[in-house]
Amino acid sequence: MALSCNRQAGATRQAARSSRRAAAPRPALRPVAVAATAPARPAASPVPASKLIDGKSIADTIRSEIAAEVAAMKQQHGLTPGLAVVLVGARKDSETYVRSKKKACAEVGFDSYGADLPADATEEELLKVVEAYNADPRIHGILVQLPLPKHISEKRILDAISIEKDVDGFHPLNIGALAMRGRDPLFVPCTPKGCIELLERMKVPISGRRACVIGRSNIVGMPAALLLQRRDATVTMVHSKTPDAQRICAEADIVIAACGVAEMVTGDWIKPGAVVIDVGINAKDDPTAKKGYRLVGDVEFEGAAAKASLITPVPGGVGPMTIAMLLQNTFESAKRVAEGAKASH
Ligand SMILES: Nc1nc2c(c(=O)[nH]1)N[C@@H](CN(C=O)c1ccc(C(=O)N[C@@H](CCC(=O)O)C(=O)O)cc1)CN2
Repeated sequence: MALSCNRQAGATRQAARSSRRAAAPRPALRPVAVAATAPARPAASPVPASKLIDGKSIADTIRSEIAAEVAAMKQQHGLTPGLAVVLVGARKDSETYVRSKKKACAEVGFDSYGADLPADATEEELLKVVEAYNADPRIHGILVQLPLPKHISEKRILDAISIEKDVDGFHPLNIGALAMRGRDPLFVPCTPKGCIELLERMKVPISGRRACVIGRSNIVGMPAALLLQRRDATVTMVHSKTPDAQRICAEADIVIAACGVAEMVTGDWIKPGAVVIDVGINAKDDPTAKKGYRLVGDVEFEGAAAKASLITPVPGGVGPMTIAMLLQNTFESAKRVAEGAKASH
């Protein structure tokens, strides 16, 4: 096992990062083999820029805001936020995400800590790492990259993360609080939180609107529905067993697509003027692309964009927000510690 700490004293490299992106190997996440006869997306998309929700640029703005707050926190409290990122195995997509998270930490001035365990690491070994990070006061957030190898119980590992450091927001106590009126979780899962942040920064009204969430996963669909409900939307969740999901979706003002099926949501699912947030990331064979594939979402982009008033692209929509929200959660955690320490003096 390799344990490490990357200290990035002071310097913020936020500005330099905007145009650079980690060279992403072919993602192993939900790959789909789509017939090579499918038309390639034209070089210049016909979708007007005014319809696009530019998640990359919104995420960059949030990262700059966090970098400024970190600098102030260091000055006022002498405290540097610390995030521990745990990777088990060598999935190419997970390695890329973990690298991006550590790089993002450095750019906003966090310290990042890492544990890289081999794919055959035992559940007990992973639990020991989590417990060590739970007890380490330099660490304000712990993230275990998912998915885990099949022989490890995800439930057992996520339950072991201290709720005060659960910056992924996956602990049942955090999810439970999210589901209850009159309670607030310490952390909200990053991808659905990013979806809501996109809607709010684009000034999309949520209260009183009809929303449809496609997919019911613990990490996206279910918390996204809860977050919309907390903002007084009328929310319907549809999933693989929902008869007539398309008709239900076509009544929605806001659609969050997180079903994990490439380009399943076509223009027919979208009400004219609806706002469409696409959480999917799928590799689609494309012989005209340099890498032989391109990324597509769970939404068929051109068809849905023709109906939508606003839509997120893939890539460059929800994806970058996931990491921005992780930084935000980690900063909030460190701030709680700083303010708690002040209050106890
Ligand atoms: N512990 C966690 N594991 C996983 C999470 C999570 O939130 N916590 N989410 C996903 C993966 N993920 C972060 O871990 C993630 C996915 C996608 C992106 C992103 O920026 N995507 C880019 C495209 C990237 C590319 O070119 O390949 C985009 O959409 O523009 C960031 C983070 C599963 N595991």
